[in-house]
Amino acid sequence: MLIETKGLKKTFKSRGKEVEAVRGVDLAVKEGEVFGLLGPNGAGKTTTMRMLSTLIEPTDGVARVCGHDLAKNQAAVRRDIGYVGQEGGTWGEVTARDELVLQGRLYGMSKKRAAARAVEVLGAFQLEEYADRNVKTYSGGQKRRLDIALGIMHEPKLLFLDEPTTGLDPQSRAHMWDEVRALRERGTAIFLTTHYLDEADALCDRLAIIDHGEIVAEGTPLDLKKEVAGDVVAIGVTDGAAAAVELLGGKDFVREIEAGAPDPATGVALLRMYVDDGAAALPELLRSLDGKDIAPASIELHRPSLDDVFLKQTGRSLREEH
Ligand SMILES: Nc1ncnc2c1ncn2[C@@H]1O[C@H](COP(=O)(O)OP(=O)(O)OP(=O)(O)O)[C@@H](O)[C@H]1O
Repeated sequence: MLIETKGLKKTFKSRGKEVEAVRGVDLAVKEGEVFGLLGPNGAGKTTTMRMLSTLIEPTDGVARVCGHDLAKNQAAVRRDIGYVGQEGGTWGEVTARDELVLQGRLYGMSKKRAAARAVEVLGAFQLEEYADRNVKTYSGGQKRRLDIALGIMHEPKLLFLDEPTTGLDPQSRAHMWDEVRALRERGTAIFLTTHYLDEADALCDRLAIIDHGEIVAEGTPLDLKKEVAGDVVAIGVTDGAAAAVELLGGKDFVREIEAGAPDPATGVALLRMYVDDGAAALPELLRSLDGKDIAPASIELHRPSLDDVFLKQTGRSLREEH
């Protein structure tokens, strides 16, 4: 295992109040995998990552990172990991090549080795063209690529990426996903945080969903979605939500049904249900509603997504929060 944590906790004291940012997290990340921590703003993703990368000390709990005890051997952990924060570095009057060489030198490389390694990573991140240009002239996507290039300059076994694509345009975002996949191909394990459902789904071999400082689900994206099982049907109604829940919940092919609160703007309440076979269930659900004069305002049928997993575990939608 590259990362193993048991009961990892962080409580911040701010203005006399205690904030339990991370409340006892158990995680296991294997060699060579892309592991994601998915959760809404303020869930505790960054705090978890900062503890694992030695930037802040846990309040409680134990962890091993790249085989080293996090509390006892921080220097060894730092040597084996790369860390790319949300904001990236400072961007002054310096070229990408110089930044990279400096980073290499900080990790103890000779001048020659650092220069050679800089050429490698500039190539890997398609930055050769801009290598000798001032980084303050870079686009957002180019800067983000340089951030990551800096993070892997010393060939870490494990790279921490905090929200790697937040603020990027769709094209740069797609490039970043390719970059992450390419790093994994070369054997670097990646621990990333994201609040994007599609990113977690597309990039991660395994992921943990975190909410209010606690892990609420963990597994491969496929396994997590299988837990929700069946298809998801969401029918919006303006009147008769309670009667509809009783009526539809009584069907033997409806596994679970719940009614959301009515939308204040439209008055539409969403009835969400999990059914074995959505295409077969939908006509019968609509016939039953019609029989009671309940007219749907909207109808949606889909395969379970990571958002359904989050919704099932927390009662809230991750999508609604952004
Ligand atoms: N230094 C600090 N002092 C006090 N509270 C903090 C501190 N750092 C984080 N917190 C609080 O801890 C909680 C978790 O924050 P954290 O940054 O880990 O969340 P996150 O999941 O990374 O969210 P985001 O996606 O917004 O970065 C939040 O309530 C935050 O306000």
